[in-house]
Amino acid sequence: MTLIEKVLHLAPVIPVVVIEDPAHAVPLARALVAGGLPVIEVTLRTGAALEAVRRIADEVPDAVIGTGTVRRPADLDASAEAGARFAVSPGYSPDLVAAARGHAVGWLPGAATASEAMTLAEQGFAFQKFFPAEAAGGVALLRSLHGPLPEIRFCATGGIGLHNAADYLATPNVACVGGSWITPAKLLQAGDWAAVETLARQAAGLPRAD
Ligand SMILES: O=C(O)C(=O)C[C@H](O)[C@H](O)COP(=O)(O)O
Repeated sequence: MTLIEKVLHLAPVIPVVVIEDPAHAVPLARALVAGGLPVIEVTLRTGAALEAVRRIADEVPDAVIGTGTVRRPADLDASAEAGARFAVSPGYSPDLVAAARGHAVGWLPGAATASEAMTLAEQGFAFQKFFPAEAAGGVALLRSLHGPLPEIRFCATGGIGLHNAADYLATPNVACVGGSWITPAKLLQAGDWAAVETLARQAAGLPRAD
């Protein structure tokens, strides 16, 4: 089993987190782990992101920490240097595919069409992020892909929340889902880690097929 395969099966939901203040990183990660969501994706969309990853890697050993919004090979290197175990991209590029092969961090590339999924699988990446899930066609598209491409497994992300996560998780080619609903900016700003833990526990209790 590859690292990415293991990561995608640890929990039904991967929280996608935007951290503006590095001081939020450790209490946030502890709340997610306590709520049953050990896999955490910190998007590289803020200046605080890499420092947040570093702190979680150092101080929350039960968290499996990764980066998101990985767009360039340099993002993979920076992720590894900060202590991330995995890195997630909204799509892929030839440069990223080349850099990810044999890299210290496991890479989860993004696909939204049959051609993208096939291209990535051909390059050895059978585990993919299906993004943007709802906008690209949602559960119906995933079910359609499962017929011709049964070996490809997805982490569906984009527009997913408690209202539709169970439908995705019941889809045979979905290993897990990702989303930002567990860590709303409001709760982070308020330092309401108990509320984050409650949302995490709700998400961790979702049943899944795969
Ligand atoms: O940052 C990345 O790497 C992305 O590809 C996008 C994120 O996964 C989505 O923005 C999360 O989607 P929502 O749960 O709808 O907020």
